[in-house]
Amino acid sequence: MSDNKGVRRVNEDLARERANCSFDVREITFLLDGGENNTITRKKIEDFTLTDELLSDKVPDECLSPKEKYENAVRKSCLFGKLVKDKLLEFGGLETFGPNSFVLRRIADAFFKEISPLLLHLGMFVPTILGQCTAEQQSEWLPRALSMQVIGTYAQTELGHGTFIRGLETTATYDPETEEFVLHSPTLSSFKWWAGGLGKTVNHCIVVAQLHTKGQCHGTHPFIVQIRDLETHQPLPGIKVGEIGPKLGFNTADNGFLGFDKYRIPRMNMMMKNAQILKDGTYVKLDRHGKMTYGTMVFIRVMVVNEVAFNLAKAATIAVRYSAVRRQSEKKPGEPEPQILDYVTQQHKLFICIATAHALQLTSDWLWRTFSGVVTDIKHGKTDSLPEFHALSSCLKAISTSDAALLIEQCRHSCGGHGYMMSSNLPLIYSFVTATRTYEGDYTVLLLQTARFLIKAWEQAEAGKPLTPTVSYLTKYFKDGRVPWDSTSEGIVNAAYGVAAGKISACVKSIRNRVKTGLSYEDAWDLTTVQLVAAAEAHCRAVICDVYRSEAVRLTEKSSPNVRAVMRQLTTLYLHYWALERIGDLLRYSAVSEEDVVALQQKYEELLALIRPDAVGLVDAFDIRDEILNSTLGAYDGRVYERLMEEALKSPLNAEPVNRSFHMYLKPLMQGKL
Ligand SMILES: CCCCCCCCCC/C=C\CCCCC/C=C/C(=O)SCCNC(=O)CCNC(=O)[C@H](O)C(C)(C)COP(=O)(O)OP(=O)(O)OC[C@H]1O[C@@H](n2cnc3c(N)ncnc32)[C@H](O)[C@@H]1OP(=O)(O)O
Ligand SMILES: Cc1cc2nc3c(=O)[nH]c(=O)nc-3n(C[C@H](O)[C@H](O)[C@H](O)COP(=O)(O)OP(=O)(O)OC[C@H]3O[C@@H](n4cnc5c(N)ncnc54)[C@H](O)[C@@H]3O)c2cc1C
Repeated sequence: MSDNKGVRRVNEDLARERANCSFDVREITFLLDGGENNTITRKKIEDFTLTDELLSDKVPDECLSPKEKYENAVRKSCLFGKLVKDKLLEFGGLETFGPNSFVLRRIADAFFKEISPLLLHLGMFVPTILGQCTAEQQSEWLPRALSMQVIGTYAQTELGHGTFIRGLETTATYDPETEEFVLHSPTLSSFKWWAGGLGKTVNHCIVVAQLHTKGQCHGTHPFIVQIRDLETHQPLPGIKVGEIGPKLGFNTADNGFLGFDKYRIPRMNMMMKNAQILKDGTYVKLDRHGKMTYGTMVFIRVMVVNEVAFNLAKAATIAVRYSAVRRQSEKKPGEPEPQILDYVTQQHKLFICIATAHALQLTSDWLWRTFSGVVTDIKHGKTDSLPEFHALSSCLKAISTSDAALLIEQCRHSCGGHGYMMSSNLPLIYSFVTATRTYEGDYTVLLLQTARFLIKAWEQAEAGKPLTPTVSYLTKYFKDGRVPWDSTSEGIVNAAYGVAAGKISACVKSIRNRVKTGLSYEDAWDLTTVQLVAAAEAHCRAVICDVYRSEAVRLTEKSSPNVRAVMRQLTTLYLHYWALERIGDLLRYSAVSEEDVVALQQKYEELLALIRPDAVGLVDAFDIRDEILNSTLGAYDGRVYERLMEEALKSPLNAEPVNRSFHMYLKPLMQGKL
């Protein structure tokens, strides 16, 4: 399915793999895209966006200096931004920030090997305007933001605080005399730090600050703040802004710092959907739930699950195609060198990546639908579903990002030395995804948010009160005792819920025992956090296993038998993989026996063998174009060695036969003249 412009010879091994694939690749592509029509739309958008003229880079990005890299990223962002502005909105208007934003995001990878300096503009500035502004404010800011007249970012984190939002120090003090807010950074640690695009690119940003009025602090609220002149781009008086320096990844995102010296903004620049300041300084709270200003973070956590699923699909595509092309060692003396994909250990490294990409993609689609329901509820003034959704999106964000980062690194390992080349694109995919584990809520911190909800749910179950859907299993597993073992897929999912319930129960006991010794609840909680994180992880794994299994069954109801078979093999592989990974938990909380464990392992190895002939077809079905994959190892035609050499020759060090350092340093050293 991938586009192979200028039809070139396809590597023979890859061609054979494709010929032997048991199913129609397009059928799985349609499933993953959510239907044939979505695939057609996506391909149309990709066809008119991904033109050579827009994408060509004479020198590989990684060979540029930091400044040149940034400038190139801005150039491409403007081309990309213009495309979005002029054409792509035709494909769905504001809906572009719903499902179609995934297509936009996918295409963006062809423009930026790293990150667009405008990512935060589309990814957080615009969504925060949509989520936090009144209708009147939206009509002022949205058209300007969508037409890129104002370019913005989201500046919440400070040098001193990221996780603990209530600890932010930037102040916004209302002055009724002038009807303005005075923004101030009272300490070094109060400087905003990290916002993408802030360093050099944006002229506006959303600033989260402690709101003070009439001598009282009302906690953190978002404000829209102009920081640079629209004509000269100079920082405005009272603003200190700059870039934070090189990072593990995200190096074209010009993450920035920002400080305010009694900087004034109009009253109406407070985003007033959830709270208002009247002209006389009276504070009016409209948010009955209390955490509605955290809405953008929840939205991004939902988006991130899809984001990492896609990035894992990219890494799996690269590693599986490469493993079909690469031949190494010998299985039996004198035999030809096998494709490395024929090593069972290689299959063990890679097939779980394909299955996890499916699991996360289907879970992300389900999460998006659940989120849409919550948003509709909120529009009708109902916030009851928010605590459960916060708990769900927090743990799914934590586990999906962590799993994806580990598995992407595994894909890199599976490509040996060549996986270490920047031109393989695996290092950049990893550096991007590993950041997702931290930003928008650190892994541990978010799992502890879920744990809070789980402990409360347990207490509700104890009290015989009804439970919300994602924790309703607690009623079933409430009583002590081991969960019966059954090695069917449904049985493994039930056992996963049983493990989660067992772990939550153990946490409740630990906390209560500690409280009985005289500790405060907070101290007892703190001492139990290692178990609480493990319990939240177990809960989340059970949810992913459940959703993946049931969604895969639902989606393939009308599929051809071969597609249904391979999809079932993948879900079963995923469930067996996690049962084996968490075998200690199963031995503790379920009735699994030693013979069952042997059977699980045997079945897992059988599944590797069954999936092997379809592995290339399965990654082809992700249908990720070469321009988006950006990889010497993973291109559709499998011309791995040719591409590695072509890219090597582009290195600036190869532009001249002898580098001047020879005459300056090496020769004097060789001649004892240094
Ligand atoms: C170019 C192409 C464009 C294509 C289009 C766009 C595509 C977009 C794709 C996007 C993908 C990637 C891009 C992303 C780039 C992002 C870069 C990064 C940005 C950032 O990182 S922004 C900063 C994010 N910061 C955080 O996430 C901080 C984490 N901390 C917190 O969330 C909170 O402080 C906390 C939850 C840890 C604690 O909060 P606190 O106020 O102290 O509360 P508690 O006392 O702990 O709890 C009180 C009760 O409130 C409940 N609660 C907390 N949060 C929420 C919430 N969000 N919703 C509902 N309820 C919440 C909590 O559970 C407690 O309840 P309880 O008392 O237990 O009942
Ligand atoms: C690439 C990147 C881009 C970013 N972009 C933006 C942006 O555009 N805008 C923005 O506002 N921010 C941005 N951030 C900041 C990001 O949101 C924060 O870094 C993140 O929320 C984590 O907060 P922190 O850095 O304060 O970590 P800390 O909270 O200091 O975490 C350090 C360690 O302490 C632990 N810890 C902290 N609190 C607790 C607790 N209560 N219980 C147990 N353990 C705890 C954590 O688990 C972690 O191990 C970005 C970050 C990165 C890496």
